[in-house]
Amino acid sequence: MNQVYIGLGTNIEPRESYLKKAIHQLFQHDAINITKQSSIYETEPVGFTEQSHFLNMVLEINTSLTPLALLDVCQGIESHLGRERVIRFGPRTIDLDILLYNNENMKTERLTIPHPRMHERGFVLIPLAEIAPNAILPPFGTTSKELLNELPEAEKKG
Ligand SMILES: Nc1nc2nc(S)n(CCO)c2c(=O)[nH]1
Repeated sequence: MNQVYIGLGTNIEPRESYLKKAIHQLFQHDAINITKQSSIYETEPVGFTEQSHFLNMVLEINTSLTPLALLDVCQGIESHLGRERVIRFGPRTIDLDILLYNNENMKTERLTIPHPRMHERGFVLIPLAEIAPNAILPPFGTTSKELLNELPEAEKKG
């Protein structure tokens, strides 16, 4: 089995409902076992700031799926819940980002693990440090808790 952390985000109403539906679809998958859920955090948009606030959280799962097979499942859930990629970094009904997959590094056209921007995102590190404070981010060799402590205060708002 593989231990994986998935970041969830949504900023189109009904936000909580989209999170619950995404979690339920992961829960129903035979090859996925959800082992931890973070709290849900209301966060200010980062990057493209002219959009609504997000709800963000992180899940810990165990899965027999390969990284790309898990990506297919995540993208299938996004499509099922109406994710439209109109504006890059724009509003979305639901986002499922694979953050960490064991302690592996991977870079393909479709998928980079660890997620390339997770180390600079309070909206990822805060929920991740809540459920896995000692999770190591391979390229840095440091824990989620350490990286969160190193974030600028402005990024720590989530
Ligand atoms: N707070 C916050 N800002 C964001 N900007 C982008 S893009 N996203 C989508 C990340 O995949 C987010 C997000 O999930 N939360």
